Amino acid sequence: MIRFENVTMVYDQKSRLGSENARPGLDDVSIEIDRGDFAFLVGASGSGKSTFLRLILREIVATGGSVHVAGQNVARIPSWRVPKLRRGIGVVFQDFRLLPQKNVFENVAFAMQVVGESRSAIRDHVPEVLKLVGLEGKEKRQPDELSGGEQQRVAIARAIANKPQILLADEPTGNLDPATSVGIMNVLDRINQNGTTVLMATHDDGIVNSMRRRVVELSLGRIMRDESSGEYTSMIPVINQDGTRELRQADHSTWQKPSNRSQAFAPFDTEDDLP
Ligand SMILES: Nc1ncnc2c1ncn2[C@@H]1O[C@H](COP(=O)(O)OP(=O)(O)OP(=O)(O)O)[C@@H](O)[C@H]1O
Repeated sequence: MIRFENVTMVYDQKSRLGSENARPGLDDVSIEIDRGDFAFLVGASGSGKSTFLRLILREIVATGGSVHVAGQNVARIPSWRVPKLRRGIGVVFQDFRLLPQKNVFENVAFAMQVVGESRSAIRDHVPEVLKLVGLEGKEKRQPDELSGGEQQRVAIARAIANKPQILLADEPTGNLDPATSVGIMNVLDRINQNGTTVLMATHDDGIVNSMRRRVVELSLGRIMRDESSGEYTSMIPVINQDGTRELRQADHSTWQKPSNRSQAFAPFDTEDDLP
């Protein structure tokens, strides 16, 4: 469904080699996310998560390699057909981005209106989508009459109103408390079970660890880890003395202090911090 082949994204190609801006946002990334997958994209701030999502939406075009979405090389899609690509991809953000003057029903209906759906299709489908996200009975509320979790449910309903094959979620629980976040994850899980491929960028370790889904970890624009049923941090990145990097299982019962040939750089700073 989503395939990256040796994808590199250098934002400022003119900046001189070695300068901060010359570091690619993504660096030679190859990965495939299958139809129906649910995958978390994790990594420190600046590791490339948003760059990854923006490439899928063709908000930016890779400076190297190729990005394929539903079998299409997105760089080859003519600009007049990019809206069609995006119609097949729902997007949810941390800050909800609802239309404040429109009520819950209208916010979701609007997504269908802009792609030319008929009034009757909207009248039939919007209540179904609101039911799926758990917002029955709240159709007439304005966004400022909803809790944060409810606003995010509206945003999810809007994102899936046109039945996209892919749902991208960029820190969807970032503004929500843990209990509310669990409700949002249940909604995303339900959507995934209905066949939608879900890719979610997050810093929320509690959520990642409780879901036990695929975890793709980025560091400095590279894939450091790809586990089919992972945790937020089950591996410790280690730099060997010769400069090579490797990941070691963070099994605290068997974890050994790094040998004198290598040195752990995260998450433990000193020997005193070792488990
Ligand atoms: N528009 C841009 N122009 C120049 N550099 C950019 C731009 N967007 C991102 N970058 C750089 O690309 C790298 C990856 O950034 P990106 O926003 O993808 O990281 P992220 O993992 O999403 O971070 P966060 O968790 O803070 O959202 C960073 O070094 C960032 O400074």
